[in-house]
Amino acid sequence: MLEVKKLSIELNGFPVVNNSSFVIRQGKVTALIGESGSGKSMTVAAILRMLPLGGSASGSIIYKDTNLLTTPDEEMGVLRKVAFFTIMQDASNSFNPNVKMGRQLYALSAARVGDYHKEFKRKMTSILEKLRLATGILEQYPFELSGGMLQRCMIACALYVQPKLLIADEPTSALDKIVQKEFLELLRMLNENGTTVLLITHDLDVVAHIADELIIMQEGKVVEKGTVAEVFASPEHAYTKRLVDSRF
Ligand SMILES: Nc1ncnc2c1ncn2[C@@H]1O[C@H](COP(=O)(O)OP(=O)(O)OP(=O)(O)O)[C@@H](O)[C@H]1O
Repeated sequence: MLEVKKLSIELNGFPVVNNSSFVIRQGKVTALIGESGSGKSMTVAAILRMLPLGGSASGSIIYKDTNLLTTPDEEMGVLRKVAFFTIMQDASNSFNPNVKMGRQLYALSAARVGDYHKEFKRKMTSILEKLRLATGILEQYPFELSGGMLQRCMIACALYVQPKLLIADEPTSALDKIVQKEFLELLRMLNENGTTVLLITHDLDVVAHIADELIIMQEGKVVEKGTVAEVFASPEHAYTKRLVDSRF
C-alpha cells in the first residue's frame, strides 16, 4: 500500500534518514522501531509531507501509483484529510484545551468525510459506546479526560473516518500497562475493519502483541525488516539481536 524507496531526509543540510527502503503492506500492522533519534518520526513526517522547516526529502514514497514527495499540495491535503489518520504520543497535544470535545471530535471525524451534525451524533454515539466512552464526554473539555480516554477519542475518530492508513507515533508510551493493552485492542479492531497501521514504538512487547511486520531503524538507516515472527526468531543485525535479547 505504501512503498518507500531510497528515502533520504536532510534537516538544514544535516542527514537524518539515509537511503531507506521498505514496504507497508495493505491490511497489516507494521511496527517501525528504533532508538531515539534514529529517524522514525522524520520518516513519518516525510510520508505526510510535514517535515519541519529546513527539511527536505529525496527518493520516493509511492501510494497508489503516485509519489507522495511530489504530489501537488492540494492532493496531499485531501490524502491527509481522508486517507491518512495520525495519532501522536500525547493525545492532549492534539486537542484544544478551550474547546469542548464534541466540536473537536466533529472536526476530526465527520467534517473530514463531509457528514453533517445529525449524522455525526448518530455514528459517533455508537462508536463511543463500542469504546466504552460515555457520550457525556462530548460536552466535556480535554482536561477533564484522562490520557487513555483522549487516545480512545482519537481511535473513535479513526473508526469514524476509516482511513486507509493509520499512523500512530508512540501512541501508548504515556499510558499505563492496562490502558495500553486496551488501546492496542482498539488498534486491532480498526485494523480488522480494513485500516492498514504503521505503528512507531520503542516497545517490543507492543510489537509482539499487535504487529505483523517489523522495520528496524538505526542512525537513519533501515537495518532490518521482515515479519515479526521471522525477526524475533532469527534477528540478523547486531542492534536487532540486542533488542530481541533484551526482551527475554
Ligand atoms: N524539528 C527538528 N529540527 C531539527 N532536528 C530535528 C527535528 N526533529 C528531529 N530532529 C533530528 O532528526 C533526527 C531524527 O529524529 P527523529 O525525531 O526522526 O527520531 P526518532 O527515531 O523519531 O526518535 P524518538 O524515538 O526520540 O522520537 C535526530 O537527530 C533529531 O535530533
